[in-house]
Amino acid sequence: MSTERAPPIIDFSSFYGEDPTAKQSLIQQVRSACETFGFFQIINHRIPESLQQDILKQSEQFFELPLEIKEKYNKDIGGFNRGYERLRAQNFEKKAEGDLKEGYYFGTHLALDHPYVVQRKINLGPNKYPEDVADPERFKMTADSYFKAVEKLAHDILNVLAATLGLDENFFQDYIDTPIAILRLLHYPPQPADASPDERGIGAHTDFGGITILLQDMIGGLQVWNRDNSTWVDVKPLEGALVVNLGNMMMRWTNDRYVSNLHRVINKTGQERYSVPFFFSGNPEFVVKCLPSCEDVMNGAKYPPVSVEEWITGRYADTYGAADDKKAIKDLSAHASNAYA
Ligand SMILES: O=C(O)CCC(=O)C(=O)O
Ligand SMILES: [Fe+2]
Repeated sequence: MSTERAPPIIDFSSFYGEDPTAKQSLIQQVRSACETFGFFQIINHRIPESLQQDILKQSEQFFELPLEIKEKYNKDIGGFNRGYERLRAQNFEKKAEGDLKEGYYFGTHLALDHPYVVQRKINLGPNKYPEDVADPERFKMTADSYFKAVEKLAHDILNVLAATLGLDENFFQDYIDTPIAILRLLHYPPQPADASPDERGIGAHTDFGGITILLQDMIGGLQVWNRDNSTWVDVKPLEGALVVNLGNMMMRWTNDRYVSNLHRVINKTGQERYSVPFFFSGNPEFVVKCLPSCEDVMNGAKYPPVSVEEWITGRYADTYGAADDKKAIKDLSAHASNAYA
C-alpha cells in the first residue's frame, strides 16, 4: 500500500544526462508512480517554459472570440476530430448538464492523400487552424511547435517506461510511428458561486490512450483519485512542470500492473482556467499485446491482443469511455461517501 499523498514530482534531467545511478533512480520513481497513482509531474524536461506560455496565450486568444466565430471551426465540420468543441459538449459523469469547458482539437497532421487518411484511420487527417485570432500565423506556428515538442517528450517518456518494464529501449519504435495523437486546448470558465454541487469542469474519467502529457496553468482544479484512502487529491500546479498520466491502453498492455487512474477538474477559483493535454495513442496498426514482463505466472495475460485502432475506436464507441468509467465511479462511491465532495 502506498503512503504517497499526491502524485510525485520527478526530475527528468537525468534522462538527458550521463549519470547511470541518477537514471536508475528516475526509472524507479517512474515505475513506482505508475503502480500507484498512474500520475506524476515532471520537471526539467525539454519543453521550454516560453513555449508553454505561448500555447496558453494563443489558446486564451482563441477562446475569447465570439461564439459564432468559434463555431465556424466546430469539429463536427470537416471530420478528422479537429477544431472547436463547444461548452458542455462532453458529460463524463452523466450529470444533468455537461462539463463546464470548451476545447479545440489538433492531431497528427496528415495530408488527405496519406494512405492512413485514405484508409480512414481514426483521428488521422489534416489540422484546422483558426483565421480569426489576432495573429493566425503565430497561432499556427505555436500549435505546431508545441505539438512537435510534446510528441518528442512522449517518445522520451516511453523510453523511460520501457526501462521501468525491463524492455529494450527501442521497444516502442513501431508504436510511435505515425501515431494517433491529439492535442487539446481547453478552457474552463469559473463555475459560479451558486453552481450546483454537481458542476464539473470535466467529470471523473480515465484517459483511454497510451500516455497523456498535460500542461496546466497556475489556477488549479485538477484532482486524481487516491485508491488507497479513497479521496480526491489535488494535482497542484507547478510552474514549468508537466503532468503525465497513463491511459487505459497502457493499463491493459501491462496486464493491470500500471494504473490508468480516475481524474476530474472542478474550477471553483473564480478565474478562467486553461490547460493543454496531449493524448498519445500510437500507430493505428500496432498490436497491443500483454508485455512479457507483465504476464501473470499462473494465469498469463488477462486481455487478448488488440490493435491501437480497434482499441481507440472501441473506446470512442463507449461514449468517451463512459461505460467503464461509470462502473469505476460506482465502485468508488461504494468505497467513499465523500467521493464527490
Ligand atoms: O484539464 C485538465 O487538467 C485535465 C483534462 C483531462 O483530464 C482530459 O482532457 O482528459
Ligand atoms: Fe483526462
